[in-house]
Parts: sequence; structure tokens; C-alpha cells
Amino acid sequence: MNTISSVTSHTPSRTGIEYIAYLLRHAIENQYAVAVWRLPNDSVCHLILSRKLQRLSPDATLEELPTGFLFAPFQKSRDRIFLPADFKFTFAGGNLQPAATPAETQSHTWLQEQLKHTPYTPHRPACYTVPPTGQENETSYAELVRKAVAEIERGSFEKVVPSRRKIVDLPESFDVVQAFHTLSNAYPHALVSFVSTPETGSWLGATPETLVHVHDRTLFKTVALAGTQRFVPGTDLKTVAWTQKEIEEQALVERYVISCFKKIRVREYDEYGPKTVVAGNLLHLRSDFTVDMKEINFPQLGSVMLQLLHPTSAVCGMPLEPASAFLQRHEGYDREFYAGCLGPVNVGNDIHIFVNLRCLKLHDGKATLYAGAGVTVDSTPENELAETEIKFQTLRKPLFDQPV
Ligand SMILES: C=C(O[C@H]1C=CC=C(C(=O)O)[C@@H]1O)C(=O)O
Repeated sequence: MNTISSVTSHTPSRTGIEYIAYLLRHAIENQYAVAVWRLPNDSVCHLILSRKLQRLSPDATLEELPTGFLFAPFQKSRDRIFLPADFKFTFAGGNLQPAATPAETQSHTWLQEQLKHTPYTPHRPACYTVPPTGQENETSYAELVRKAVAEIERGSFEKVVPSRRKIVDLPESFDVVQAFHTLSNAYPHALVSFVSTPETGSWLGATPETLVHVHDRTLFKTVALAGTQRFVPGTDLKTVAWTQKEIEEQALVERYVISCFKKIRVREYDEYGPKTVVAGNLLHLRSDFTVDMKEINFPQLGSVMLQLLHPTSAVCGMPLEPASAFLQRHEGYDREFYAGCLGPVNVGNDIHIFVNLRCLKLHDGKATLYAGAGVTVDSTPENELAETEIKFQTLRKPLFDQPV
């Protein structure tokens, strides 16, 4: 088996961070796309390089794709992007890990060749960036929430999730690989991801929300997540109280998930919750759904449910169409990949797709942060605005401020 020792036998040993920085630069020089991720409650970080992105058709089945990474925008009418794993590496404990699959063995051999031709030199990691466009301001977000409540009172929909963005200056010393590392340490229960492609620019995030998880082609999982409050470390989760507004907001997401199961006549799901969960600096209410796919003989449930669920009423609204039309008309900016979905496909027998929340997009010297809040008839503009501010803190605090 070709392992790290074969990479290092011709070159000085490098840290995982140095290898990642080297691979990012190689990607940019060759117009390759990159995805780096660390799954929740896992210590292993994965990196793939793609020579060419694929655009997935709406009916593409994830189960039939090769190993890779899905990156899909919020707008369903736009193309979902798939990064096939032309090269794949894993890192743990700060080091590149021995190749565990034939594909990784080939990747190690390739890396060894690259290092011979272009030896490693220390440098700040580079990634694809695009300029920011415009800036949302606080007054208009409060106005947006007011309009949303008025529309709910008029009976157009029950819930909508308006969002906003904030453009911040990056510190002089900002280093994207270090930032990924910082988020991985700060948020062990999140999917921490970094996606950088010539088409999409670079996106970094730490999301708490699973959209579709298929384990070993047998077990399907999804969640209904909503309701937000600040987490004070040390709080006993059993003592956390939720308002009627938050309970209803989460119940609407639950109903949305169940309505998707109903559309395909799946009745054999287990539902657990809602319970209070920690998501970094925040608390949410979450219900977990599981389906035994073998038992109901539905091998493509993951792909089918992904199409039905996205965008859930945790990021869009309920009913979907009028809420989505409201956001299109009034939100006033392009969400692009915020509140879209992303994650590894067919890596080690799992498909693990998350909602792209608590994320930012990188520009030269700046970053755009994104956050939304679920609005129901009981919402106030002040509270929802404050909620988006604490959601911004999920990334701001560890990356640009003091550690969490
Ligand atoms: C839309 C976001 O969060 C969603 C997920 C959990 C709780 C939410 C809420 O309480 O509003 C949102 O529905 C976001 O983080 O930008």
C-alpha cells in the first residue's frame, strides 16, 4: 500500500496544514476545484481536488455518482454542482493519513510526483475569490421582517425565513486553512467545510443542519431544526425553556418534513424529539427522523428526499411556493450558495448532505456573512434582527474576534 511514508520518503515531512496549503495552491494554478470538510463528531478531515466540475441534472441520483462533493445553490432552478474526487486525501491529528483506498493510493503517488516537480514552499494559502456585491443594511432587514409578518397576517403563508448578509473586513493575518482548523476545533458537532471553485468562489462554514444522511445504503436520516437562542456554556439542556413562537416555528419544519414523506407515501419513519441541541454558540430545537430503507425497499430514498426537502421551511418557509416568491420579491440580494446544500457523496459508503448555514463567502480582504431567521405571526423585527446578529457571531467570534 502506498502511504504517507511514500510521500515523505522523497521529501521532508510536512504537517497536514502545509499539505493542504500546497494542494490549494496547486488547485488554483491548474484551475481545479477543491472541497475540504470535517463531519460532525469526527476527527478526520477530507480533501478532494476536481479537475472538472459536473452540473447535475435535477433528476440525478446521488447513489449512482462516484465519490465526490455536492455543492448546490439555494435556488432550485439553478444547477447543482458536483466535484468528483479526482484526488482524495485524509488528515487526522494534524497529519496526512496513509492511503486507505486505491483512489487515495493513486492520489498519494500523484502528490509525490507534484512535490518532486514543485517542492513545497511556505506561503499564505490561496483560494478563488470574487468581489462582493452590495451590502444589506439593518434598517431594511427590520423592514423585511415587518413585511413578512404583514403577509402572514394576510394569510399568504404561515412562516418565512428572510435572511441578510454582512460584509466584514478580514484581518490582515487571515489564513483560510487556519480558519478551517479553528472552526473544526470550535464546533465539533458541525459539518465544517471549505469549497473553492473558479465558478463559485470560496465558501467556508460550520453548519449544524443535516438535510439528508444515507448510511450504508440502508439508513436514511433527516432533521427538523428551528428555534434559536444563545447558548451559555454549562447550561443544563433539560432546563432550557422555549417560547410558544419557537415551538410553533420548529413544528412547522417538522410538518414540512412529514409532508415530504407523505408525497412519496413513506409512512414507516421514526420520529424522535423535538429536543434542545447545541449548535456552537447557539441552541436549537431539533427532531430526528430515520427510515430503514431496506425494510421499505427504497434504495434511492436519499436522492428523492433531497429533491423534496430542499429548501426546507428552516430556510425558506411554509407553504413553500408563496414563501419562496416572497423572498424572491423582497429579500433584495442573491443568496447564491447560502441556505443551499452541500456535503460528501459516496465517501466511505455514506451520503451526507447538510444545509449551508453559518457560512461565509471570501473576497479579497473581505468576507460576506449570511444569516436568516424564521418569521411567524409572533415575530418582532427587533428580535429577528438580534437573532441574525448572534448567528453571524458563530463565525465572527472564532475567526475574527476572540476564541469561543
Ligand atoms: C436560517 C438559518 O437558521 C435556520 C436554522 C435553525 C434555526 C433557525 C431559526 O431559528 O430561525 C433557522 O430556521 C441561519 O442560520 O441562517
